[in-house]
Amino acid sequence: MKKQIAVLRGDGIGKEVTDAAIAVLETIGRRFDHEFEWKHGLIGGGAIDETGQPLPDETIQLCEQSDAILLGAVGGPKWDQNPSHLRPEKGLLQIRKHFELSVNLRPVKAYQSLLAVSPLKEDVAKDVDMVIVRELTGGLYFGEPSHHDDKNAVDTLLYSREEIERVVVHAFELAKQRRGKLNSVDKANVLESSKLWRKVVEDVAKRYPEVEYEHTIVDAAAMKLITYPSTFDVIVTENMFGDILSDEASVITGSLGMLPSASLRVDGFGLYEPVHGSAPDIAGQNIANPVGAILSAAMMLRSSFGLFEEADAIEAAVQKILEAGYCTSEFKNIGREVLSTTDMTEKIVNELEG
Ligand SMILES: NC(=O)c1ccc[n+]([C@@H]2O[C@H](COP(=O)([O-])OP(=O)(O)OC[C@H]3O[C@@H](n4cnc5c(N)ncnc54)[C@H](O)[C@@H]3O)[C@@H](O)[C@H]2O)c1
Ligand SMILES: CC(C)[C@H](C(=O)O)[C@@H](O)C(=O)O
Ligand SMILES: [Mg+2]
Repeated sequence: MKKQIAVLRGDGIGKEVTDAAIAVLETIGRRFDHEFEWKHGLIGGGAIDETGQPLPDETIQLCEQSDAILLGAVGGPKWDQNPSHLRPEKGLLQIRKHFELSVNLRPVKAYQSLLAVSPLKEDVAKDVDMVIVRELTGGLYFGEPSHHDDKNAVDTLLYSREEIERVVVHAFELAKQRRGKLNSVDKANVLESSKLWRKVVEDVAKRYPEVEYEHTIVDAAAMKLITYPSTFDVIVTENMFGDILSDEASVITGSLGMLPSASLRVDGFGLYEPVHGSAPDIAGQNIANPVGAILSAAMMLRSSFGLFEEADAIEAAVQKILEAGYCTSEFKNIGREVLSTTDMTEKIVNELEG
């Protein structure tokens, strides 16, 4: 199989972890006889510096000509004071909207060998295996009006039935293939948009009698997520709640650096990126955890290209290396062997090569 992949490394550790994901995909290409052609483009702070735009037109064109998009992360203190249309994060929102990447899958899985660093008790964290399905192109992030002056500020939380239904159907389908449990998270006790959200979930649920579903209010969901996380299978929620809950859930695994994500259009075209940001505090030191980015590459193989065996091979290699006691620096207090980003990547690559 031959595929063209748009590579948007972005800023900070985005560059380092994307290189790790490419190294792993190159290995998969050799082992399974696939050819990946990499087309690099600019996004985020680096793009602002070079072109004056967080998402240049050339990057959009490059992505349109590609079979999938691999992204690192954007942002950093250098651009923090920029006006909102010149923030690196704007580029990320624009690419999500442009390609209609409305369904964001964020799997959260606890690895036995890293549980000692989870702030949760080992028996609470140990069986965690859930997917947070986050709506990605609506809600507060995109609603108009949206502006502020020195006295007033406004953001708009807007959802249409179609936008909600698209992501909710995806979540029910996923729950059906998994353990048949779905939690829809909203704030229907206060927000009008959540009232519509709940109605749509009720309507869609009628088509999935095999899925056991429940509504959870977001504040209680935040508590339950770390009190008994292993009871969750699939969580579906709107854009902002999903952003917050996924960073919270990462804590169960021991590090934000562990979580991958897939942002999908309904036809399967996708952008793949780790959940974390550009981590300016550790950027340029070759110490970032590449696992979230590497597992995002596995999600790309599975979701966009139907390469199941190849995706399984990456996930198995990551598991094996973690179980063998290797980790990156954020796990340094658990007596495991701490590796740099590139050495951790090399271990995973060697494991894949067999
Ligand atoms: N998808 C994205 O591009 C994305 C996501 C989140 C934040 N951001 C942006 O990134 C910048 C920094 O944001 P932040 O510091 O709030 O969030 P962050 O996710 O970059 O970092 C939060 C904390 O987690 C640690 N961390 C993150 N990824 C790690 C990894 N792979 N290995 C080890 N440790 C890791 C960081 O060192 C930091 O202490 C901001 O500009 C923000 O807007 C971008
Ligand atoms: C950088 C920011 C715009 C982004 C978001 O809020 O969606 C990030 O936090 C994420 O989770 O991908
Ligand atoms: Mg986030």
